[in-house]
Amino acid sequence: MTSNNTKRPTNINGKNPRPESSEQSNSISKSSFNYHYAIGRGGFGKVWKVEMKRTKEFFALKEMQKLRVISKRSVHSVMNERKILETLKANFIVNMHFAFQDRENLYLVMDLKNGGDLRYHIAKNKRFTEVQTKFIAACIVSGLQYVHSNGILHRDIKPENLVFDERGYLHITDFGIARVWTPENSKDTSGTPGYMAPEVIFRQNHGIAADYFAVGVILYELMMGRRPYIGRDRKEIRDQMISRQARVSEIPEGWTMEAVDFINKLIQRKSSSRLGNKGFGEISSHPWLKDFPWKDLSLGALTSPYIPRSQDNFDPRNLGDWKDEIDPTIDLASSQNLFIGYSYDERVFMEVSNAHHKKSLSSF
Ligand SMILES: Nc1ncnc2c1ncn2[C@@H]1O[C@H](COP(=O)(O)OP(=O)(O)OP(=O)(O)O)[C@@H](O)[C@H]1O
Repeated sequence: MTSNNTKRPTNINGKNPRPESSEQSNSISKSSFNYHYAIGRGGFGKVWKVEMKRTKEFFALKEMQKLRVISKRSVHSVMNERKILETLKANFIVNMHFAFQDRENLYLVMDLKNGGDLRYHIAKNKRFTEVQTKFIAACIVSGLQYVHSNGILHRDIKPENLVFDERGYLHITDFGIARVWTPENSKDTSGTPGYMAPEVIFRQNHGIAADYFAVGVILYELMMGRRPYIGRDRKEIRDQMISRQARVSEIPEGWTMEAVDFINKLIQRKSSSRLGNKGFGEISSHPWLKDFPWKDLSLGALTSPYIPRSQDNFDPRNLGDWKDEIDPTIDLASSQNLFIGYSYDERVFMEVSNAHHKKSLSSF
């Protein structure tokens, strides 16, 4: 590990979240890494487990094909993710270490979370116990508290974007449609049907309560084995939302009324009466979570009641390739200037990471 005495931030596993200073240069490229195997599949490319040759540290490398990014009109979204990740640094989110590009691809080098995403674990287990669900909820809301306290809305909280580390702590990833929150700019309808809050679906102004709605849907799913509003597409889900307020009506064995109340309050259709609308304080003082050991959680001192098995980071979904066609009219050579600014900048990263990490720890 590092040989100088400068104090660097550590993550909940006590590891340095950045690679060695000897690697600090603009020369980071694909050849700086040994590729192991694909651990995830995104809309523009795969996410790989890689090892930095020089330091032997493991990372997750998110590879995004430029042609695919342009084809899906997502240049803004990938630049946005890179920019936002550069400003965030905390325990319960997946931190970015480097960003670089070559002619064909954009790359994000991120913390490696080895335990698989929550979607994979829901498919495997169908339902979770209340104790497991409470720990999962605490990790997600801790991550969200940090993200929101930096003025950012995630806007795509869903099981695919929550990844376990090997100790069973959950981390938020995929900031592709995250936004700096302002009352005016929050009218677009980005998100994933099923997890999108009604105010997002109906193109109304939205704030942090939209992220907490998604948390409610996830907790409902962990408890009941299905989502509160189910439909084949956005329209069907929207129609259901118009016709009824979903609630947990039957309580599975071993669950408490406090848990049911917590979930019911998160999935409130009306954002002004939704739990979390006034911030994290409302969440942490609800009877279900009021005695939760937040400090120990932030220090990584708790044993998670759900620990992924070592093979859980191998998901056969990652083997397949994309079925959609890339627009053949796109000329990559003349599009290259779309990606100006997508490069690794050590100075910016250092300043941001230190300031933000200190802030995140002191807020727990
Ligand atoms: N840091 C990480 N460690 C481990 N696995 C990860 C990490 N980041 C992403 N993954 C895995 O890769 C998958 C795809 O990553 P991500 O959601 O960031 O891609 P995306 O292109 O933004 O996806 P989408 O098409 O859903 O927008 C995730 O669902 C998760 O399984």
